[in-house]
Amino acid sequence: MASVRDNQYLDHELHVALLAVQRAAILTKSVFHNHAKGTLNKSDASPVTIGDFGAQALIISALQHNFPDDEIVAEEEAKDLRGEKGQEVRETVWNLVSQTRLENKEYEETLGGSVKSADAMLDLIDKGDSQGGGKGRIWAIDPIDGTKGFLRGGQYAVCLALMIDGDVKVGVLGCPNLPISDSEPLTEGIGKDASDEEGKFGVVFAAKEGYGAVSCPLSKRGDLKMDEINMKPLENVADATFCESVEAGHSSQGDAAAIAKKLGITKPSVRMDSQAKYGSIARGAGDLYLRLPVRADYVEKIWDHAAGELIVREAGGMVTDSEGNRLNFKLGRTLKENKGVIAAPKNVHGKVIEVVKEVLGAKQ
Ligand SMILES: Nc1ncnc2c1ncn2[C@@H]1O[C@H](COP(=O)(O)O)[C@@H](O)[C@H]1OP(=O)(O)O
Ligand SMILES: [Mg+2]
Ligand SMILES: [Mg+2]
Ligand SMILES: [Mg+2]
Repeated sequence: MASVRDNQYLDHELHVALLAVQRAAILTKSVFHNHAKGTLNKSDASPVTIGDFGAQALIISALQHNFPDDEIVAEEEAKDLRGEKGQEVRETVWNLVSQTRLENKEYEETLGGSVKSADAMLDLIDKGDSQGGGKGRIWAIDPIDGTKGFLRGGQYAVCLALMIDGDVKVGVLGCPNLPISDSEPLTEGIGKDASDEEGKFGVVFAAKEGYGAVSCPLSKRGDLKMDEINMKPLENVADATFCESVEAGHSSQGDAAAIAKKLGITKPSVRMDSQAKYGSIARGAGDLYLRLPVRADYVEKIWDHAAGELIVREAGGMVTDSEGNRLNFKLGRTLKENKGVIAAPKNVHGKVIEVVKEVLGAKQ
């Protein structure tokens, strides 16, 4: 199979995305270790931190420099950082954004270098307000996915995907708290080799449609030493390890347990925040990702799935909603046609969906 590294189609996009995610992950890691997180509550009561704002500003700055005509759908907005009320948080975020760079100067130049001013930073954050849809080039950004995990010291991911006419073509996930090595077992918390070592920390996963998936250690320089990753072969679904959200409010853990039992799965679930779940199964550290609706009225956001979905598919897996339909990224900022997410190796995906339908159907 052609690999992500030996084809020029969308290579610049993939390269910029990998560097932009690494730079943003340096910022989030520094917030994680050195700062009060500056947590605010959004109108839907979910948290946002200085790390979310800073990472979004840096990623959009890199995209605007390289692809000024592309649209961007990003999770956060700058409203709470503007005016007198926002001054304190704005200054903290600006400090972080103006100081964070890749150690490799050439890579930093590829990203367009520093943001010019605090005001420019706010405008960059607000450039992520595209309504999305099925036409043209649109980037989806979740600057910190799993903010609750980030605050708890668990897993989180810096997520970036490029969609063209509503199809995900490039996906990158930076997971600063996952083990660097693809052969480490599935982990809920910080991996034992995830700490700084020669400027390395955690892992970045990437995929380009049709060319496979790769992983590479995150590094302060932005180096890109990539290895191909693949889902682990799974002959018997009963032998699977499955992962699910830590937050019971995000995915029904009771339904997942009932589904696992019916599939004959005896290993306990691994609970992990964020799209680190997609990356982990894509590199064979686990087998299944079950995300089962808790509330009928919750609609998943495209930035919570675009990168991970492509990475799992390119590593040989299948990703659908709980009814077995592909995720539809063409409908705007949300996945309004899909409920839940089921990711599994291709050969067992049909069996898993059968059981998901039985268990969810029996509740109605
Ligand atoms: N009720 C919900 N059901 C499913 N996902 C949710 C719900 N509320 C928030 N989320 C989103 O789940 C994602 C984290 O998933 P996980 O628990 O698997 O790490 C976050 O992006 C979070 O969005 P938000 O960014 O608004 O907090
Ligand atoms: Mg998210
Ligand atoms: Mg987020
Ligand atoms: Mg959020």
